[in-house]
Amino acid sequence: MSGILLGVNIDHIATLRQARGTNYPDPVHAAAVAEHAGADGITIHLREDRRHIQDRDVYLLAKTLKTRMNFECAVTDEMLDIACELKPTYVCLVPEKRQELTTEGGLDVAGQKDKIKAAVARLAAEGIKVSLFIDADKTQIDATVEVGAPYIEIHTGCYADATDDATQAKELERIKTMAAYAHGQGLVVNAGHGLHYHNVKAVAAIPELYELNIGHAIVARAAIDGLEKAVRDMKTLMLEGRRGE
Ligand SMILES: CC(=O)[C@@H](O)[C@H](O)COP(=O)(O)O
Ligand SMILES: NCC(=O)COP(=O)(O)O
Repeated sequence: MSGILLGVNIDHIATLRQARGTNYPDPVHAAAVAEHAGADGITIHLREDRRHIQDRDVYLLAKTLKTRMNFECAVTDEMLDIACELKPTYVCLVPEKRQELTTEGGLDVAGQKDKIKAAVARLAAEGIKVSLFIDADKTQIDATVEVGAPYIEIHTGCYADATDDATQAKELERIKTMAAYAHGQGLVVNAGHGLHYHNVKAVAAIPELYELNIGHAIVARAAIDGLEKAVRDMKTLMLEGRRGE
């Protein structure tokens, strides 16, 4: 059984910085610590409202990362221009609503195929691997295949936010079923959103998953235990989950 990779999302290092308008903590420094601790990649979400990650962070990280960048952004001309200038290894297209606290749902690929297809083609022409952040939904998976994106990231928020065991079990089963279906369609399947130290193992155990992108829980744990330990502990749990331990 193959291993599972960890993409560390450092958005909320930047949230802490933006809270006071200081120049610390620096996401560039945090990324280096996370990579040293075993992160397989670094994920950043440059939101249109710049509530956390700033353009400066993105351009510096593009020069300093030792692993690879997964650049999350909305499907807008501004963001696609930045992505095509930076040429990160991955771009993950995500939905954005100004008023949302965090990403609330997956990208509606099926409802805007022509727009997404054009964005995928533009990014792919720059040699960028394109991922679509979607719900665990067959219609969205089929639309992803149609528009030519080679990767998906399954939105695990419904699983992570479940308030009772039965709902959590139902959502996990849905992720398992859709991960297997998407893999069968030839897609590389990642997952993320809301994963933490007490819910990650069951998701990491899903054999078709290639990478988990995890941020908020790691940064929260880092406030108590330090970032290096927070990353190492998350990676350990993921590998235990993948081994069925
Ligand atoms: C798409 C996703 O679930 C996250 O990667 C995203 O970055 C969440 O948005 P915030 O980081 O602003 O909470
Ligand atoms: N795409 C999910 C991600 O990068 C991290 O989401 P979260 O762990 O901060 O909820």
